[in-house]
Amino acid sequence: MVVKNNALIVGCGNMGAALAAGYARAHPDARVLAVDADPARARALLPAASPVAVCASPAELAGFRPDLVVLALKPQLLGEALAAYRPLCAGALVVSIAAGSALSRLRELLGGHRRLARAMPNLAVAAGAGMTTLYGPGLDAADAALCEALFAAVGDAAWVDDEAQIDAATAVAGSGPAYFFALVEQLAAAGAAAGLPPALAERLARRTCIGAAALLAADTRAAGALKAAVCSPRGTTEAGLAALEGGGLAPAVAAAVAAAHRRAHELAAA
Ligand SMILES: NC(=O)C1=CN([C@@H]2O[C@H](COP(=O)(O)OP(=O)(O)OC[C@H]3O[C@@H](n4cnc5c(N)ncnc54)[C@H](OP(=O)(O)O)[C@@H]3O)[C@@H](O)[C@H]2O)C=CC1
Ligand SMILES: O=C(O)[C@@H]1CCC=N1
Repeated sequence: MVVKNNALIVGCGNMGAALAAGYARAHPDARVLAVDADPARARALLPAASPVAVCASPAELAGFRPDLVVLALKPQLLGEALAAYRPLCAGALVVSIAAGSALSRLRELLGGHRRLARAMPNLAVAAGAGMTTLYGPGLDAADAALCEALFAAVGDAAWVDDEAQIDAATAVAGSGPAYFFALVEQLAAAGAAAGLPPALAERLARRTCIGAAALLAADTRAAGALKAAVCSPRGTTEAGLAALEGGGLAPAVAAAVAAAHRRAHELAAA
């Protein structure tokens, strides 16, 4: 028997489009459909040659029986939107990537559906370099494998067995790319302030961070050891790091993660 694992992506925005495209690439035999409030914008987010088809509402999906449903709507919309998807979810593994929304609430909104998992990926799935944390208590081996395959197609994935850790992972890895982009912005601005032409400062900041990320991917040493490898004794990097770390880097990062974590809890009630 050929297992096709047809998939439905609900909400084909930044995340839904990246997941739909990645899943379709990895499962060329599967039918992958997406529903989005704005199908034209959703199609524009998909790669030009992607086989993913986009509809405007679940009413257009009569007869489609997905094996996998990915909920990629804003958390605030789940309450009003999910009832319309109950029949489509009936025979499927349902995976929600919505920040904050607890499994118990999703189960209630889906009329007691049992085959449910939460996942917290990040925007790097769009470049095939995502990091996803998964939580799916009680999934059988086939459902766990399907869930993992969805995210392994667009990066790395790790399971947790405590749902609270999904909210912590949201604050670190889900939001994390934005913290990194903020650092690139600041490095570019500081470079311009130090006398570089702004376009060159931007290019230096961007390429330096891309290069540092490539080193993290290629070199198994801890980040601290890589940091030490850049520092010449009593050189420029030591001076720069002393100012960065003495100037509040650790408390700023801790505050960012704590604020995002708190917000995930607030979204649970949305
Ligand atoms: N962005 C990120 O980096 C990450 C996001 N997430 C989670 O992923 C989810 C989606 O986020 P993101 O992709 O950024 O959001 P987007 O707003 O880009 O995508 C959501 C899409 O769903 C559409 N939509 C709204 N209502 C419906 C409906 N009833 N049926 C079908 N589609 C609908 C929206 O249309 P419209 O805009 O017109 O309302 C929009 O195109 C969120 O729950 C978020 O918490 C998780 C990890 C990382
Ligand atoms: O900002 C958000 O709420 C979502 C979840 C993680 C990244 N983006």
